[in-house]
Amino acid sequence: MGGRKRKPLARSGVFDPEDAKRIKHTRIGVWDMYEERQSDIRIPGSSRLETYGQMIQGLPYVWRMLKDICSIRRCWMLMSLYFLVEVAASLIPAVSLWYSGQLLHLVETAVEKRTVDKDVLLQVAAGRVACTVAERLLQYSRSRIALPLNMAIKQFYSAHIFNAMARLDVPTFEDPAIQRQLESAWSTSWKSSVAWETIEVTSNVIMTIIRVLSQVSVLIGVLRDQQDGTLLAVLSFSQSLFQWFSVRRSNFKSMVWAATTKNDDYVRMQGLKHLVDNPSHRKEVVAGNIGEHVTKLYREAAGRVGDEAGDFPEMRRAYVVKDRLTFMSILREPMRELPQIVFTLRAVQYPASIPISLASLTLINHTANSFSSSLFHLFGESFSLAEQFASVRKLYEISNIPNRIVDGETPFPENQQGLRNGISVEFRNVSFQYPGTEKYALHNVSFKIGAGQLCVIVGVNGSGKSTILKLISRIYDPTEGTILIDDRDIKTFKLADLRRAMSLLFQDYTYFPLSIKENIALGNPDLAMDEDKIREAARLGGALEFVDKLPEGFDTYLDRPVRDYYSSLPEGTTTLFGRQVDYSRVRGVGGMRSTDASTLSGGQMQRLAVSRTFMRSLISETESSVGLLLFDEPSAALDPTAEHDLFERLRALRGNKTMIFSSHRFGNLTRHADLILYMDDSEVQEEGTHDGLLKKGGEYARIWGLQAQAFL
Ligand SMILES: Nc1ncnc2c1ncn2[C@@H]1O[C@H](COP(=O)(O)OP(=O)(O)OP(=O)(O)O)[C@@H](O)[C@H]1O
Repeated sequence: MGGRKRKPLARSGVFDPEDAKRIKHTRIGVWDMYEERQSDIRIPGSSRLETYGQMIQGLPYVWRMLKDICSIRRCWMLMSLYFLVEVAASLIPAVSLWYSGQLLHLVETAVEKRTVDKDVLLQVAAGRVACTVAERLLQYSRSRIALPLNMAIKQFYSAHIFNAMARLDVPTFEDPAIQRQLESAWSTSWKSSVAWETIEVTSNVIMTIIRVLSQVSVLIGVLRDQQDGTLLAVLSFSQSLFQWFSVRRSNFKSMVWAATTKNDDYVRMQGLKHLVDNPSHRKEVVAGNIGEHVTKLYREAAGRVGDEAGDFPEMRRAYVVKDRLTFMSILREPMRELPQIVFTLRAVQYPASIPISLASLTLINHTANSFSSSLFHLFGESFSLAEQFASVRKLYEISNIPNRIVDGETPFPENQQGLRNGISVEFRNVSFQYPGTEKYALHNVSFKIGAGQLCVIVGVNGSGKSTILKLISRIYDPTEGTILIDDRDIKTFKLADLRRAMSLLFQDYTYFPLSIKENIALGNPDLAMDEDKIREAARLGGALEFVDKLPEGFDTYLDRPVRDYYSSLPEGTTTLFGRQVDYSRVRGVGGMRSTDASTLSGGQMQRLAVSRTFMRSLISETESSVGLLLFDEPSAALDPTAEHDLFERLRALRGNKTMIFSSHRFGNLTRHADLILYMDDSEVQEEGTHDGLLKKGGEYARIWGLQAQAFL
């Protein structure tokens, strides 16, 4: 069948494998497959209705897409050319059919008059040849136009999707439904372009209709006066309809399915395979001397599973092939022969008409074949068309996804100078649950940090320290209660202003897949081009020394996002294009990495993250537009000297700005703190200064005692 592979149409509702009425269960090897039964629960024609519904819903978006594409000058010209070529190409079969009709006419005259008009014969022959040449030329032009058009459209939409994704906040981005929506718009468009595919499919449908209509009208014209013409036409077309019907039935089975395996041995076998083929486990495998033991485990598991241990796609393919023999498919081939059989019987009846009927039969068969393939095409494409239209809708809808964190209207701060004296932060009865969880990460928390104060939040793992910092920066909003910034509800301020005025170093900081220079520079996009500032930030963060020692220095990519490709390199090749060849990806075409993130130590990575923070806020007190500095365990991976130096530099550069640390360690920092919040079980259990809390003799004092003792 022509056309593209069908993608499932997204439907509402839920898929419940336990629902035996709607779901069919099949065992395939070690797998349990659950398929949605289609025929018995569907109103006849409903899927078609759904398809048309989807198409109509998508139409305004497709129109917008066409307008967007045509607004790119180059695309407009290429598109017009593309459609011209397509229309010309779809008319060729009809023209060639017309020539065949002329040929038939010649034969007819020849039979009657026993002479052939040579000029007409030559003309017809030349016409037929011209048709095939034109077909080839048009095919070539189509591919030449399609490539640049596709690339231009893809480029345009990749920027559109990029922007749609870049603007989303954390709770929105983490929502599984949004993830799914993004993925369906993003993944397909990354590989090929939704917009381009839509143009292709739409034009395919239009062209198929033009092709069928033009061919049928030529055929009617040619066969109008032929004896048996109608009978042969009906037979040929009905067999192609039959074919279409039988294949359609077997091909379009349920697209809604899920599969799982409950075979523990099979699962263990896969785990063991990863254990031995993944380089990251090798150290442990060797040091633990477990090679022989895991081989034994693997053999035992494999023995129990037997030959059924195929992965799902492989087993399913085998299953689908087994299932293909249907009654319709057996009848399909004999049906093909039907016109010939009828024709032979007619020839026996009327021997005088043989040459004419023979020619008409060929003509009709030819058209019927092309008609039947067009029909297949049209059917497949009309489904694709609905899917494509739905994809275009999704493509545009992602730029309208509302963010969960609602923007405020008041500019912040009222005066830029005020920022230098810090920002005050107050929590009033704040409770918070992470989306989709029942447990409170913070429960009824209240405290006030004055402008310019240094606050340290301490407490055990999971007590809610990081969550406080995330709420202050409005990564999330509280479930209950209010947060005040400079005595006003945080929600009233413009988000962009608020985030510009704060700097947050996360505990689980990540590396952008960009160069070290950009990793630091993105701390402050306004200074991104200032190399001196970047070096200074790296120095303050304690990263300058080791970055300078890297072969590519600040231009080093920690994890190069684009791989180089190679194939069958001679064994002695260890470096290529100045980079190490990564033989861990030996299958097929391989990739190469440059300095990998894993070649830096945890402490070095943390120094880079701290450098980004310095870039953002602490390069110089006067230039900074930040009034609140939030640090979540900034020194967890640093050695004691580095930690000491870091805190010294932070304290020296912060001036009067408010600074909030979350930390496990009681020491350097807590002693200087204006306010210590001791957290336990999602609540602030104790608050005060170091001396005050020691005097109180509560949990803080007890843990301080424990840590101090360790050094005695
Ligand atoms: N993204 C999340 N989704 C769901 N629950 C979360 C998420 N992040 C944290 N939690 C939960 O919220 C609670 C508080 O976590 P939080 O990270 O604030 O603790 P913490 O005091 O900073 O811990 P640590 O000292 O280990 O960094 C924990 O129970 C944690 O499991």
